[in-house]
Amino acid sequence: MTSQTKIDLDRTKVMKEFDTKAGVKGLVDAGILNIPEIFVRPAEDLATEGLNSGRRNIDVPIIDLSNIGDGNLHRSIVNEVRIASGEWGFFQVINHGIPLSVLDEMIEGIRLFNEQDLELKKEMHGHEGAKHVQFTSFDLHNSQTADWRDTLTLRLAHLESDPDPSELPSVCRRSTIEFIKHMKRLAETLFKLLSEALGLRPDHLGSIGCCKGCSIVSHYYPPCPQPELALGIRKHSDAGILTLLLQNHIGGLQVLRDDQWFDVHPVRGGLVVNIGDLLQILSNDEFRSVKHRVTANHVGPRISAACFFSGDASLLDETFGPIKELISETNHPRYKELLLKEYLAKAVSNPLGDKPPMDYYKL
Ligand SMILES: O=C(O)CCC(=O)C(=O)O
Ligand SMILES: [Fe+2]
Repeated sequence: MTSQTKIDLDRTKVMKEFDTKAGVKGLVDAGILNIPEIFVRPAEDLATEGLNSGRRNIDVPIIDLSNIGDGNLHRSIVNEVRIASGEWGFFQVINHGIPLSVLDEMIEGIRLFNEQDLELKKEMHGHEGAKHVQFTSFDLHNSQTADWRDTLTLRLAHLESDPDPSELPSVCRRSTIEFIKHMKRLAETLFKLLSEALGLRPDHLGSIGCCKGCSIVSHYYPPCPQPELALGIRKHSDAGILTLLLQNHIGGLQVLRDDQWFDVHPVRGGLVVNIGDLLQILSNDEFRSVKHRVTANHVGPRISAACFFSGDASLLDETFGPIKELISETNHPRYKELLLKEYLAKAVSNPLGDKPPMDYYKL
């Protein structure tokens, strides 16, 4: 037996032992004091020395949307969106019009799902397949090191049909349906602002399908007994067009800027917005899709719900590339055209991988 085969076999054994379908939360409930080896990240993944060092006076921008549509104030919001999207790839929005109760109930629904009776939770557990709803300890079987979290995925985009509401876990069904409705509406507003920030007609991004389809990925990051050894979610960029993210009061989300990690401090009632790789491509690098991660934490649970916009089934055979109106003699296209179907297949086959699918299309 080669040593590589042995490592693979050992790993399979470790996975089987761990994978009781009780998730990372199951480990915490069992009272472990040392995290299993599969969660221990290589030292270079964990480096935090750069965290906000020397740059404490700058923060991920917070944009107040209350004055949208109001002349000069509107123009100043568009300008803030342009700067945040170009420099950070991340911003938070406040006064977006979504009732606090909708956000609180979404968080509470995720908590209830994860903290419900294990037997009920197990019914949702699965690693593969085209099911709309999946509950996993993320990427446990494909990647070298596992992340310290449990994830409930609602695949709502790119499928022939929407899931029947009865497929959603009953404890979070109503809150999730309500949340999705509001996220779609907010996305329409944001895509208008982002279009204007690119100097395009407000409906431009909407007209090419950016608001269509979204998948909801809910994360539950249990408290970790050795947070300095693990990550809640490894460093990655989001492959889609735009991500809207709701987070509870436990921090941990960090974004990379100039090789330093910056905390995205939770803001009560705020929502995090981040540019995905596809929007970086569409904007021909005017907007940046930025690497981010979530640290593990002694306290918890951290709960978040990410809403990924990446087009829907009707767009799978469409080509995407840098928007023609942005291309000029002095601004050449930096990406080849891509077929959405092929691009997404690359993203799905290597989620959170080191080589994002956009790299295949760089000119
Ligand atoms: O939980 C978070 O704050 C971030 C989640 C995230 O980055 C993702 O799902 O892509
Ligand atoms: Fe992400």
